[in-house]
Amino acid sequence: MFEGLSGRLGDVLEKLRGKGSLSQDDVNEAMREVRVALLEADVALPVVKDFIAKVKTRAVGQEVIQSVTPGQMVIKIVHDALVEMLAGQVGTPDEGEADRDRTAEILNLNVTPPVPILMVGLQGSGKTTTSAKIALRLKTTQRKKVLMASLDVQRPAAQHQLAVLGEQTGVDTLPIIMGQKPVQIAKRAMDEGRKGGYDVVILDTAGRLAIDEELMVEVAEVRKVTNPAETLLVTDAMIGQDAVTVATEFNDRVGITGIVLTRVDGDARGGAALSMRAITGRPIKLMGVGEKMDALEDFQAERIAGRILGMGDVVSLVEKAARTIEMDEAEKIARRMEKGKFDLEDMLSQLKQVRRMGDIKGLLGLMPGVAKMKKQIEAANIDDSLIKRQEAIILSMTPRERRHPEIIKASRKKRIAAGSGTAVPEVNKLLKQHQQMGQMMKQMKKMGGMKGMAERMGGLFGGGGGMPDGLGDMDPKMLAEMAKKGELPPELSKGLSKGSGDGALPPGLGAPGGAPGGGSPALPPGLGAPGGGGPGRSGLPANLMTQRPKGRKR
Ligand SMILES: Nc1nc2c(ncn2[C@@H]2O[C@H](COP(=O)(O)OP(=O)(O)OP(=O)(O)O)[C@@H](O)[C@H]2O)c(=O)[nH]1
Repeated sequence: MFEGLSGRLGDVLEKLRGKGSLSQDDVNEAMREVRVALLEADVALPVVKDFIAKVKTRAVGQEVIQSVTPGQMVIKIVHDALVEMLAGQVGTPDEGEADRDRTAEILNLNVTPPVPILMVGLQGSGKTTTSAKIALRLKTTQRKKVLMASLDVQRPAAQHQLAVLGEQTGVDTLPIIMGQKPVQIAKRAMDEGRKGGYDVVILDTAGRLAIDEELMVEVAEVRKVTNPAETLLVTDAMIGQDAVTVATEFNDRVGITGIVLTRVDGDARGGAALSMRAITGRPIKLMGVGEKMDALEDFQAERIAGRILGMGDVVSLVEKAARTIEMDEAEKIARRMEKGKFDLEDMLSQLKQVRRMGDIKGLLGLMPGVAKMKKQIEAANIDDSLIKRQEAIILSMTPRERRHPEIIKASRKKRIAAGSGTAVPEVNKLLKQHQQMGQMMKQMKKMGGMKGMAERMGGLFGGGGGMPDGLGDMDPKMLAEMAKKGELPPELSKGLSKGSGDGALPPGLGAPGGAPGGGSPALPPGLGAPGGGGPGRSGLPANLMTQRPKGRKR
């Protein structure tokens, strides 16, 4: 098995603990390990060299965020640079948009129909399957009328294969006329596309086991006569070091507009993606994640970056980094709380944290080995649209209103509702929640304040403010057991085991599950405690939970 980057960097960077910023020497040493990790993941050497040089400049002098170790800091820098490089112009979905259909942004369909899409690549890379997957997606999400044509005259079975996939997906395929050359088929497909009123024509070309002259000439010719809006290079994620030659040849000889990475469901480390992206400068647009027709996803740079660095690293990293931010935020609010303050600005900042959790949810969903935690996070029912509405309500208030909610009377409520596109009852509900939160905060203060708690939580989570490895796998029952045995800090156990629901967690640090019989701790709005089954007073999220856990009464 490959060793993850964090494992590699552990020893190297351990000695840097306590340092304020990363020096040239620290970075050089760390980058030697990064280099090996990238090479092991099959990233091509020239790409590795460029990447390292870029990251080195970025890392030297970087301040090491408090409560993150230098090792984590380096991984974060490397990870961010990898994601940036992999994502390129296609980018990643905006905050809270993980589920939005981005087909129209990913594929250029802005030419006079029928829009030609040319699929190229080596034999067996997944061209035919991907053609059908794309056709199905265009049909279902974009309501496009699609025609597929196989230009593979090398293997008669290939044309038949596409026809079968067409039937399966309900997408038309060009009737097969034996003896025609690829260019003739391509022209016929475009004619048929025009006559038949098709929006898109997908041209699936023949592949060879290795690149050869004949293949390149043939594909280049097809490209010339059809002038495709997209020429997609389909490559297997397992291609390894050949990625560079394949991508270079197809890009130089034919010209590609994007890359589709297939078999991402396999266990390849995915270094090929980085090589191809770097060498061609073309974006990786889509990825195949299985043999089924719907197993096609938008390219997710984070997922591939995670694999390149070694599975699991990024999960803990992102988690730790996010928690660090949340800790800082929580401490800031805690300081205000200590002065008896919790206004709507604070609530807004909590809502933002909850939305960040939503993003983490999406990211975690992609990582193997965190299945349990994924379930817990899913069970938390983070309802993005409701949180967004609540944010909109607060954002429609004047700064004075946010600081002094008590001045918000009827006419102001009407204005706020109109400004946020909501209704007065919703504004009322939010104000009530804010009040309840304030009360809960006061209770927490009695328990030693959030700052103290945040520190204790930091201790619990491995001293650095992050979750210790493995805690993500811990299920709510286990946490409850620990609470019973007194293995949790007193405040936390109290929140987990008592029925009163005293609220034990600082805002933004909602534990994934409350114990059976326990009340809902002070989770931020929108984050219900999925495991909590008891009659304890639910904090606030009642109206935000999209589904109530079984057996829980309103
Ligand atoms: N697991 C997995 N299998 C895939 C994926 N994409 C394609 N396949 C499988 O890979 C095999 C080859 O795919 P094809 O689509 O026939 O490949 P091709 O590039 O068209 O091959 P030629 O027509 O011979 O050039 C098929 O068994 C597909 O089901 C993927 O994303 N994941």
